[in-house]
Amino acid sequence: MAEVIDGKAVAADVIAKVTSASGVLAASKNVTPGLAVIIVGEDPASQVYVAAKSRTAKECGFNSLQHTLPADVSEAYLMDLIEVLNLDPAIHGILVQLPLPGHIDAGKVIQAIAPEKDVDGFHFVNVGKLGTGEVDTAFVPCTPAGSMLLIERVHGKDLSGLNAVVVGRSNIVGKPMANLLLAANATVTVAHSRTKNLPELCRGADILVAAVGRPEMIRGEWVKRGTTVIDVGINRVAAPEKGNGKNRLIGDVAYAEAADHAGAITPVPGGVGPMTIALLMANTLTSAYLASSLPRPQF
Ligand SMILES: NC(=O)C1=CN([C@@H]2O[C@H](COP(=O)(O)OP(=O)(O)OC[C@H]3O[C@@H](n4cnc5c(N)ncnc54)[C@H](OP(=O)(O)O)[C@@H]3O)[C@@H](O)[C@H]2O)C=CC1
Ligand SMILES: Nc1nc(=O)c2c([nH]1)NC[C@@H]1CN(c3ccc(C(=O)N[C@@H](CCC(=O)O)C(=O)O)cc3)C=[N+]21
Repeated sequence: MAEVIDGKAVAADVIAKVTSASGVLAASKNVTPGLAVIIVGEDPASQVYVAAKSRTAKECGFNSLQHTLPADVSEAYLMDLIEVLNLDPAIHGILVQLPLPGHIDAGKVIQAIAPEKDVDGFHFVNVGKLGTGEVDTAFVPCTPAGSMLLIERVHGKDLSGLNAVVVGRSNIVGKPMANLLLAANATVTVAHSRTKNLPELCRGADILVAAVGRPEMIRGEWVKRGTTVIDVGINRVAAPEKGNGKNRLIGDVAYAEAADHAGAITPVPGGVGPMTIALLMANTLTSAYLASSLPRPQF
């Protein structure tokens, strides 16, 4: 049976380090990290994440500001708000919760965020730095960065000689994940909806990252013995056994089957999800350190 990678515990370690470094910043520079989260509309799942982000930010000793805008807010209003936050020295991190409603150009909004406050790591400047291997000066997207810390717990920082397969090629998970694995010397394959023979491809992986958004798509037989499985998927499915109208979260990996084969595996919930929030705090702290002319903290 696989070792279960406890994302909640690793996230708690990161949050403890962030909290202590945030105390140092307050004592030495009288600066409190400020995180602004913008949420448009009332999607219940987004509300849960955003609430968790605010709660954790407060736990870290940050100022957490939430801007909740109506679903029909104009793109121009959102752009103006970002400009105000870009210019506000008390704000070190700006996060616009995705997805945005269809009438708003999400790409345009993301590129309006000042790169040095782009704690999601979605701005072209940060994407470009990651893509060219300038990982040490970039903001790296929180979910892949958190997944890397979990992989590091199993394999260490150097993945030389290991085959990594990433299933999914989105800009927020799959592509940055592939770049981070490559930067750590893994041999990386990125699979997607047009990939042929996906089960066979996955069986070649020493590290298998699933970021697809399809509940339990990756089966036990796709997992070689001893593989490290990182399940990024968060799928809300009906759970009538818990009562009428109740939901539960499942990943993109058929957990019980895969755990039979894997060497180590992340659960859902309690795996990558908590790491995403922890790395958002780490990125916000980093931004506040850099704004205060202090060296970048390491996690
Ligand atoms: N734990 C966390 O903190 C986070 C979790 N998530 C979760 O991760 C998952 C992925 O998110 P995200 O990257 O945003 O999703 P996207 O929908 O943007 O991307 C999904 C990717 O999966 C690929 N794909 C879809 N169907 C198949 C298939 N049958 N076979 C192979 N590949 C397929 C798509 O391929 P193609 O490009 O060809 O269409 C695409 O590249 C979701 O469950 C999401 O909820 C996301 C962010 C954070
Ligand atoms: N600009 C932007 N940045 C994001 O980082 C971003 C986003 N938009 N939009 C949505 C996705 C999704 N996401 C998650 C964060 C935490 C959990 C998380 O904490 N999950 C818990 C469970 C939470 C629950 O019970 O619902 C867990 O897996 O254990 C999940 C998913 C961040 N995202």
